[in-house]
Amino acid sequence: MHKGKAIDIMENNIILKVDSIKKYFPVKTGGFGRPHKWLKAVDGVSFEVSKDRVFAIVGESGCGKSTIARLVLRLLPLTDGRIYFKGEDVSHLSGDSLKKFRRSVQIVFQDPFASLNPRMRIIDTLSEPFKIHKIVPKQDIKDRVVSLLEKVGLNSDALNRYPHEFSGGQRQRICIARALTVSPELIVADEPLSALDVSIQAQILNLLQNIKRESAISLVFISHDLKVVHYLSDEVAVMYLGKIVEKAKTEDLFESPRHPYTELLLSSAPTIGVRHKAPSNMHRATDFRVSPHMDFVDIPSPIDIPSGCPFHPRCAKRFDVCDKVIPELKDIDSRLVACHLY
Ligand SMILES: Nc1ncnc2c1ncn2[C@@H]1O[C@H](COP(=O)(O)OP(=O)(O)OP(=O)(O)O)[C@@H](O)[C@H]1O
Repeated sequence: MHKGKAIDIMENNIILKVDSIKKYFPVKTGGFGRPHKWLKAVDGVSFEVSKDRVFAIVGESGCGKSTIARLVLRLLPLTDGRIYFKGEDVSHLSGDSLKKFRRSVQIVFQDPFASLNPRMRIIDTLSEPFKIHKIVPKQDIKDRVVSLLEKVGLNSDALNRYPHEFSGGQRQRICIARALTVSPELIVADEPLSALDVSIQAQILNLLQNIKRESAISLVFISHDLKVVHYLSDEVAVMYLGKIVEKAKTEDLFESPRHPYTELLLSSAPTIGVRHKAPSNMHRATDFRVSPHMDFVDIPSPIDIPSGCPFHPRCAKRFDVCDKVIPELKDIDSRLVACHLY
């Protein structure tokens, strides 16, 4: 670990710093002796998450959002780059240090059913982290589990039941309770609403908001639902084909998007709701999702990324340089934008 760097990070109240991370997956291209191609799922992404803040990552399907979540959690090895948590380089932790890191950073996945063991009662699922990390005396575990259930809007009736006995929203509450068992400082929520009925999404969103407020937890919130991002986050990174193309404070991004891709995303979500108030029309949330297939041009493959600016084949504002030179992420009006227009 670079000591000087660690001190900088702590002084700025930054809990997570992701520095130029890359994840390339090998793709078999044919018979013996043929070279591999690489699928560049994440290609040089950097961002910082401040303490007690919500950092959102938004973009169309396949742009690399979930891969970033898995890299941050150290569930996947990095191809390149560094990840710092509270100033410590956690990119290559193993053994006890990795175990300690995994107590501080938790993940909530998209599909609450797939992430709960169907054969374990809720009390066993929620007791397990206490036992693994030995954070609570054995005799106190049940009380702690009940208080966690209450925190997420359930109660002791849930203790002896199995995941299939709950609705999707209740299961996601249980997953959130499980993430909270170890009192994490950071939660990575990877599309936590998208498997839920739209009528339930606002409830889970409010729950996340309350937990964040009460427990001073930082959140990396991954979503393709712009309305939710607008409501919940403090800062947003817009991703396209493995790269951040714009990063800004949420209000700035929604008020005056700079990158043509951000404009396109926002124009496909024309009536963004008012902030600081739970969206009352969450049942219409699907109206605001980024369509995985915007209808004019297909998203290029991350195996064959277009030359120059990866967005140029879809960009209404492209000009001669755009298919030749990769734009760098530059500081424009207190936000970062990767576009030759600036
Ligand atoms: N283990 C893997 N092996 C090979 N390719 C992968 C692997 N995991 C992800 N990918 C590819 O990496 C790219 C980014 O995937 P990722 O799941 O991170 O995108 P995403 O933005 O989260 O999309 P979605 O919202 O659909 O989950 C995709 O092209 C995906 O097919």
